[in-house]
Amino acid sequence: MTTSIDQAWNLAKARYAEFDVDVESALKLLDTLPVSMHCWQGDDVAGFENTGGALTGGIQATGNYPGKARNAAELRSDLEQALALIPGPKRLNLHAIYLESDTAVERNEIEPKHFANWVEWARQKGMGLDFNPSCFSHPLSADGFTLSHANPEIRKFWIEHCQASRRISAYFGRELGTASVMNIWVPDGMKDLTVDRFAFRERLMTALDEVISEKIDEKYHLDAVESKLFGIGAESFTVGSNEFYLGYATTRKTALCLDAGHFHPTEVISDKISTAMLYVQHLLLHVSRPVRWDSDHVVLLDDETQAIAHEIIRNRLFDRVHIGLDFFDASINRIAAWVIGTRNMKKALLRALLEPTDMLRKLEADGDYTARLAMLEEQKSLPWQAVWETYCQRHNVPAGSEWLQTVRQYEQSVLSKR
Ligand SMILES: C[C@H](O)[C@H](O)[C@@H](O)C(=O)CO
Ligand SMILES: [Mn+2]
Repeated sequence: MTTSIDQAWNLAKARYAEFDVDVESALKLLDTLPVSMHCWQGDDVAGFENTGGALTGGIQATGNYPGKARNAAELRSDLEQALALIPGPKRLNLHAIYLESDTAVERNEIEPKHFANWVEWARQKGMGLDFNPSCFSHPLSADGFTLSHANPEIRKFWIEHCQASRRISAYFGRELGTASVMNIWVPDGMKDLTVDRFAFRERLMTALDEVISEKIDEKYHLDAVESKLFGIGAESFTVGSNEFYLGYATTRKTALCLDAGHFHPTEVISDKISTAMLYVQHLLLHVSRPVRWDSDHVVLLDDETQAIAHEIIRNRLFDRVHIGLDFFDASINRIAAWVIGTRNMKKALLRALLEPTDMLRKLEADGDYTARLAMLEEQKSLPWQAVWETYCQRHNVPAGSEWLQTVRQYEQSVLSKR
């Protein structure tokens, strides 16, 4: 029986063919582009160290929607709900504070065994894992500094934490057969005017050099470094600024992480991709939505998300750009937040794959900017949604908003009882 989704798909296929766009090839490519979902949306970046400490480091998850995951088993169960509602390939991005252990483990003593359950779970799901040292929410980061700390003992602690994290990341890569991207973000910064900025940055540079000194095969592990403009309590000075890390990633040949919320309000990361890709081999994206500040709202299918996807697809950066998400909204159902944000990222990738880029490039090269603008606008209303619905159907996930029913049922039967 031909369904309305099939009918719409056939019409869409014919419509896109008029622009020389092959929708089957677009879907095939979409199936090679994993989006790395961040575990920390599921529990408001609390983690499972069970120290009862607050979230620090200048980031905040606001809201108190009921039902957040309280342990790794609950988080995995919640993730399974979300994964079942998102089509195509996914990865999971873990922070070090999501370890599992019966006894307290200091951050500089974390080991692969503390993440063995995650690896087994990911293996069963056929997913790759990514990783992050957690340089926040800890007594030794309480004064706002970690890798750039003036106290060599405290600096050493965080260097050891990052080194231990690299070994865990490489273990993920070896076990799962796909390189884990390990992102280093440190909150280091000052609330007020800072006199000796050079000293902090020099210490951060030297500490990072120590962190990455052990050679690890890129088959298993990639280092990435994430810049930031400011954080709460670090409004005047951030040690790891954009310029710091662009220089670091370029000279040390690490990946550079661009977080959509880590720049001035009118600055966009989509415009930074083509620059960074000239100088670094790999880019990690933290796709997020800053509302007036680095608020980490759920990703929308908005102009910037679309522009990010266009930059990846137009420039064929498939193997060099690693797409991660970074938002944490505690004011709505957390599983719905994952589903909305991840589906939107994938919709943006699909729309970019359906763009008649060759034609647009030619118009631009010919200097016909009128036609370029006209076509850029007209193609927005081509029937991409019919292609999306077929993609969802092929992956056995709900095509439209029906997914919300599943989330609601789980909320009633599981989340509301926590
Ligand atoms: C928890 C994340 O690692 C963190 O959000 C970091 O990536 C960041 O963006 C801090 O603002
Ligand atoms: Mn980030």
